[in-house]
Amino acid sequence: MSLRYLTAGETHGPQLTAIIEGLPSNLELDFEALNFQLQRRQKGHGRGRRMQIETDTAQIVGGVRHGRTTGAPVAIIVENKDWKHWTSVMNVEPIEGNDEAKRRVFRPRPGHADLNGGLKYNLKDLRNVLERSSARETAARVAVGGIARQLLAKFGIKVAGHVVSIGEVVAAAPTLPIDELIAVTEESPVRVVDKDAELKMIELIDRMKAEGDTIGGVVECIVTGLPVGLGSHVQWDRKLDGRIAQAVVSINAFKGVEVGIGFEAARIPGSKVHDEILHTADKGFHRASNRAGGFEGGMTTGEPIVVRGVMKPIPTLYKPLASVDIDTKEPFTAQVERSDACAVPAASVVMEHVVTWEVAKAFLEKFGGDSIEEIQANLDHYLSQVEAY
Ligand SMILES: Cc1cc2nc3c(=O)[nH]c(=O)nc-3n(C[C@H](O)[C@H](O)[C@H](O)COP(=O)(O)O)c2cc1C
Ligand SMILES: C=C(O[C@@H]1CC(C(=O)O)=C[C@@H](OP(=O)(O)O)[C@H]1O)C(=O)O
Repeated sequence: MSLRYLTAGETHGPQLTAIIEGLPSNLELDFEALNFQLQRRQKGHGRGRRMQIETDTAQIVGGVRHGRTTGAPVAIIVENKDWKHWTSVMNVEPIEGNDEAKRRVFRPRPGHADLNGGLKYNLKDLRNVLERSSARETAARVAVGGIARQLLAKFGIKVAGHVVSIGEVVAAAPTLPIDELIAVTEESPVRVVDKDAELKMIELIDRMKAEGDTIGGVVECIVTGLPVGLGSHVQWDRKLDGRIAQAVVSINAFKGVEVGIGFEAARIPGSKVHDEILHTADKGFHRASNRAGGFEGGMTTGEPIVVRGVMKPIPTLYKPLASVDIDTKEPFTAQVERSDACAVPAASVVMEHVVTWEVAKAFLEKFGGDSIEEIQANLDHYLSQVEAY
């Protein structure tokens, strides 16, 4: 059985829930490290007041005993501390005329899921769409990806993320080794290494917020320590770069993805795009460059995975755009909900975790075993086969 998960829960409901199936046994979990990842997702300049209410913590309520996985499904919950303020709103009956009491949403926000969700599910209170389409759900995805991260770390695979740009402000590309990149971006409120860009990004986010506007950006995720050959060229849905692209664009507000040099590859000749192949006794087969971002033929090359995701600006605007009242069909400005002005730094943490998940899934497909020990033996065998090739 391949690795899979589902999440459930509303942004202002009692909790988020995730169930992971297919994890091997004997994976020792570091709960502190898992919660650290959840807390990273809450940070970043531009977040709204909700993040001051929440202190995201993963409670593992199944599949783990004495700190180790047993091979059974792992169940995780993340409480919504804000729930206590919303209990009545979430429980009020939809009686006509009590819109105020139940904070009914009926003037859909352009850019959010409100209108499509209302039409599709025939819901006249768009809060029923908002509650689930909210990126609060990404806390559950970070919890799930956080466990995948610990699995990969056992085999020397590391994941980092950083912000490439916010609006027109582009940070200088980091040149640090992965451990330093992880450490340095942690200290930055916008998750960049470049201090000049950091200041400009903060200024831009503050200006957008003051103007009742929002701003998006580009984030990059890097994965190192990979063996060659995760994913496969033989079938469309086994191509790991394709799966990662789907995972990235599934993050709320993500509208594009690039692998390696990405769109730049359309502008320059092949001789400047492809990574020349080298072989030395100590490194075996490797590449002179990594413009492919770690993929050829849907398989890892053994070079780091480098993927970028594009996040559009947050849809909820404090100076709202034009919309239509779904009851009267009269023009009205969109409803305003408490909101972030920019969530690009936080979203970079989400991207790290959805990418981590896809890599872990491909890793287990290749080295699949029911326990960590069995996976290690499979990996060792494969690595010696590659070395002897
Ligand atoms: C970490 C994060 C925080 C977000 N915060 C908000 C927010 O405060 N307000 C908002 O309107 N959208 C926010 N979004 C974006 C919406 O969730 C997203 O635009 C919406 O679900 C519609 O989906 P789509 O943009 O992918 O089409 C956030 C997204 C992420 C990743
Ligand atoms: C709750 C989170 O993000 C939320 C994502 C979100 C949206 O519309 O996507 C809207 C806001 O919700 P609220 O109105 O409750 O403040 C964000 O705070 C989170 O990231 O944990």
